[in-house]
Amino acid sequence: MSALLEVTSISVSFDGFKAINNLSFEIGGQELRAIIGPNGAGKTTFMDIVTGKTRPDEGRVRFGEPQLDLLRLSESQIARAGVGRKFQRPTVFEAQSVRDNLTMALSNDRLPFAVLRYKSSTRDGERVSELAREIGLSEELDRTAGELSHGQKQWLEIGMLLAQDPQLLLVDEPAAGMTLGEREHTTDLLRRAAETRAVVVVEHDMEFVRRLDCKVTVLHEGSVLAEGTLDHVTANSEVIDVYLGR
Ligand SMILES: Nc1ncnc2c1ncn2[C@@H]1O[C@H](COP(=O)(O)OP(=O)(O)OP(=O)(O)O)[C@@H](O)[C@H]1O
Repeated sequence: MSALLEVTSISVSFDGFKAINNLSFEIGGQELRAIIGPNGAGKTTFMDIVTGKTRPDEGRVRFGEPQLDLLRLSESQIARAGVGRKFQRPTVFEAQSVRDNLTMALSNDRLPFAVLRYKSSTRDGERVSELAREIGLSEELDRTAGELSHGQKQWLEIGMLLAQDPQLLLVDEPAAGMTLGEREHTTDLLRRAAETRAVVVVEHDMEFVRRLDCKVTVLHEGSVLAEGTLDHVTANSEVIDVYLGR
């Protein structure tokens, strides 16, 4: 089976410094993958390239079936093609209810004005209830998003991304600032989301990565240093040297 995302030999330099160095990476259609690596390893830059925020100097980024050349698409075209990205800090509409946030996210166009003009239907109502169940916020639908805990806001934002039904979801440090219980819930949520799509999680918290129980890619100096189960990569002496042993 061909990969959903195929990144081949990409490099990018900032002022002569190679943040991504001949990086190749593949992810399958229904796969959960964790990306770990020390500060400055290139994790954010990798996500910036996949989402079209940063253009590589060299290499190819192919996505979907039939394959799209993501390097020819703008950020919004890439989002519409099925790549969702969750940034570290939640960006929900704080003054709106959880229900309204999810309903607005069902609009295909997330540009602010399109979102405000969006009119919901009964089918949307069912989908919103389903999404709320998926993210564990069924009881909170009528609360304003601003009242939610940090963890609940993160789940709401994941729900808003799932509303768009992306084929690939990129998630940046979801566990940061969460309680243990919230982390466990987040692990379940991401694992479930990856049953029907690809989910790539960038995370520093090793306990969280362990709970994800998925293939791990270790980045270092803009390239893949090791790949495999968490036990496999954490037993690798190079990984210990550059990352875990510090
Ligand atoms: N726009 C930019 N201009 C200049 N340098 C940049 C830019 N973006 C990233 N870099 C540099 O590229 C390197 C890789 O950065 P990146 O943010 O991708 O690493 P990271 O693995 O996400 O790190 P962290 O775990 O700290 O978030 C770093 O040395 C960073 O300073």
